[in-house]
Amino acid sequence: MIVERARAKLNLALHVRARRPDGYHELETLFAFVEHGDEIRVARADAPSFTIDGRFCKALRAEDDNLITRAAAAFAADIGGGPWAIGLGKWLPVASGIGGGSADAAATLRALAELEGVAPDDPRLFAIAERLGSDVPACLLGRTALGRGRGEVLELVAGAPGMPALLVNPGVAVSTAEVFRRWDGVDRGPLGAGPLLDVARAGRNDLAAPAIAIAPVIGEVLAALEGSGAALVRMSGSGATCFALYDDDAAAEAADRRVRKAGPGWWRALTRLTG
Ligand SMILES: C[C@@](CO)(OP(=O)(O)O)[C@H](O)COP(=O)(O)OP(=O)(O)OC[C@H]1O[C@@H](n2ccc(N)nc2=O)[C@H](O)[C@@H]1O
Ligand SMILES: Nc1ncnc2c1ncn2[C@@H]1O[C@H](COP(=O)(O)OP(=O)(O)O)[C@@H](O)[C@H]1O
Repeated sequence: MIVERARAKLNLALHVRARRPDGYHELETLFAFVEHGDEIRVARADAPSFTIDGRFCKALRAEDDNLITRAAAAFAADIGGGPWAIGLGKWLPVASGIGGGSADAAATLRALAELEGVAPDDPRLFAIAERLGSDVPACLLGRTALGRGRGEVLELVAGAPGMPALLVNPGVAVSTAEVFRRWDGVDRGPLGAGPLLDVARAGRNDLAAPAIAIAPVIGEVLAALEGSGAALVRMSGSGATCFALYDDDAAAEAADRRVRKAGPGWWRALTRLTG
């Protein structure tokens, strides 16, 4: 049995530059990852199976088209192997801007590569990831990186490993496609250059305004985090999850207590950035 962590993805900044003829948008984004995530378990089996458990499993049981089973089918077709028994521990909220499905698909590809003796940097894995979704290549790489294109053109940058991070989701699922559809079409310029946190602080998330128009509670989450002494507060991706980064554990723990009071029903995860 191979067990692989599907780490949550954050967009420390997300600049939308233009609409593309293919229906996607040209992005400049800073991808970072945290220790907390879903769990993927794979093992050889006589027949294929897929099981889901964990706090957010119910949101997916109804979904027959899971990014995990699509990743496994693509691996079998392009590389070979199987059948496999695959299990998902679903601990990240679904459709929430932190790459839950994308991270699961990427972790499935990594786990199957290890099980089947395929090198983790085999280019066929990235080719499959690109077909599965815009964020899957970044999640497969799993390192702090600048993303361009749809999000699949990646350039490694120095991260801030160990930095405390508080993730908060108010319990509303937001459609990525709908948020992009509502983007106002205004190119507010590129990301700056320099150290990660400086670039992130000087940056923005251009999807925040359209996401807040769809789910105003996102604004309440941001307000609760903004008063918490954070080094950076922002919505991640197309939302609804927001995050705050802290210079020390005491500030992060105090913020967690403050947010618990502001939104007793909100999902929270106190974790750390990885490299
Ligand atoms: C917004 C971001 C930021 O990292 O993340 P999430 O909010 O999903 O976490 C990503 O760009 C989401 O990537 P991903 O979730 O893989 O999107 P996909 O499945 O490829 O596309 C879902 C839909 O989002 C829109 N989309 C996605 C990416 C992009 N660069 N432009 C777009 O317009 C398209 O309408 C597309 O049909
Ligand atoms: N294993 C999975 N975990 C989460 N979402 C999944 C999964 N498989 C398919 N999906 C679908 O993919 C979308 C979320 O994928 P993702 O790109 O990770 O978005 P987000 O970053 O908003 O979670 C949702 O529409 C969800 O229904």
